[in-house]
Amino acid sequence: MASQETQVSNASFDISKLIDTIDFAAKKHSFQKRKDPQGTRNLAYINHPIGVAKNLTDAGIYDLATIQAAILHDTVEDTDTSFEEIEQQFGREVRDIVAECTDDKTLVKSERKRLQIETTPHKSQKAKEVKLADKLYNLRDLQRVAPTGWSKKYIQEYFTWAKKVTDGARGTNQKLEDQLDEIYSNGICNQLHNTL
Ligand SMILES: Nc1nc2c(ncn2[C@@H]2O[C@H](COP(=O)(O)OP(=O)(O)O)[C@@H](OP(=O)(O)OP(=O)(O)O)[C@H]2O)c(=O)[nH]1
Repeated sequence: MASQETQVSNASFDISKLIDTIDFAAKKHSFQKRKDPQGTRNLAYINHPIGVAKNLTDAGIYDLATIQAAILHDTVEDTDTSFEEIEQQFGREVRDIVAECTDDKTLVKSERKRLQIETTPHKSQKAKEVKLADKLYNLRDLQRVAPTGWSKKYIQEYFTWAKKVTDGARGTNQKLEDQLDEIYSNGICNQLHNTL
């Protein structure tokens, strides 16, 4: 059994890594806003990755690399961050999970969407957890308010597509899947107010 001193030093190491990760992502996303009309009630974009990480811990997932990957999951897709930079700062495992959760923005949207459905079943357990937590956050955000310019038809399509993606990660985490199922079973009727 680890001594109390070792446990304290492991905890300090983990907390320090976590804070470094949040600090890194917050700086990278500092010029970005969400797509909703208020730019997420004037919160910074970093509230999205932090919210995804919170969905994981709320579901009982505390693995440090998974939490770090959740916090970093949009940095390469949406900012000037490279995979090399992530590996250098946070190690190979975190880089690999982030890579599994990153769309290739050089592809057209329809192809990116198709690939998410096709590739999700083949992702690692940790990447699937991040994907589920990310979609849960985005669907809950849609329940709150529609992003600027999203029509009812687009919201409906987003729900249908998100379900196909998360269906590919079934058997990953029951708590996350139950929360997603609750959203899917309620349908989109509650999400259609304030839309075009
Ligand atoms: N619901 C919601 N989503 C927002 C908001 N602001 C930004 N987004 C992002 O928009 C994405 C969906 O927008 P789309 O127009 O369908 O796709 P695109 O951004 O990839 O072009 C979501 O990512 P995703 O496609 O689900 O997944 P991923 O790209 O993060 O994997 C989500 O991260 C917001 O205010 N509300």
